[in-house]
Parts: sequence; C-alpha cells; structure tokens
Amino acid sequence: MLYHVRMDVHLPPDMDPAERDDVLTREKAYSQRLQREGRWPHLWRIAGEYANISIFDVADHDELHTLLSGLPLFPYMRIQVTPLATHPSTITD
Ligand SMILES: O=C(O)C[C@H]1C=CC(=O)O1
Repeated sequence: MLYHVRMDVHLPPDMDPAERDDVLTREKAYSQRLQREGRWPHLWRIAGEYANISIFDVADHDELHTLLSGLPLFPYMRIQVTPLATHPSTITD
C-alpha cells in the first residue's frame, strides 16, 4: 500500500547541540536504510519549511505505524498520513 505522509519537524530551540546532532545523524541513517529497502521511495523537502512530503510503500497501516514511530525524530514531529488508493483514471497500459 502507498501512503502520502507529511512530517513537520519541531525541535526544541533549547535542545542540547550534541543531542540534536545525534538524533539527526540517526534519523538520516534510518531514513536512508528504508529508502534503500524501497519502503520509502519518495522524500521531498517542502520548500521554505522544516517539513517533508514522503511516499511510503509498505504492507499495511501497522507496518507504516511501526516505521514512523521508530523514526529518531518521531518525538519531535507532527505527522499526517493519507492512505492512497488507485485512481480510476490512471493509465495502466
Ligand atoms: O528532515 C526531515 O524532513 C525529517 C526527517 C525525514 C528524513 C530525514 O532524514 O529527516
């Protein structure tokens, strides 16, 4: 199943710089592993915002929730999920 996911990042302004660097390093490694596995095929920055639009390709809601809740930045993000269905006008041939 495909999911459109928007993530808005809200790191505390007074966060310890070493902790910030650590969480961002772990987030990058985690997201790149999922991209290489094909489960996170699109990751786009929303221009002008500390936010992204992503497409996830996973088995079901439960797998998506497991992946999202495992993001190192999960405690610092607002996440909006939209499940995608096939549009009847999509060209298939
Ligand atoms: O920067 C972000 O949009 C948040 C997050 C998503 C992937 C990643 O590496 O960081």
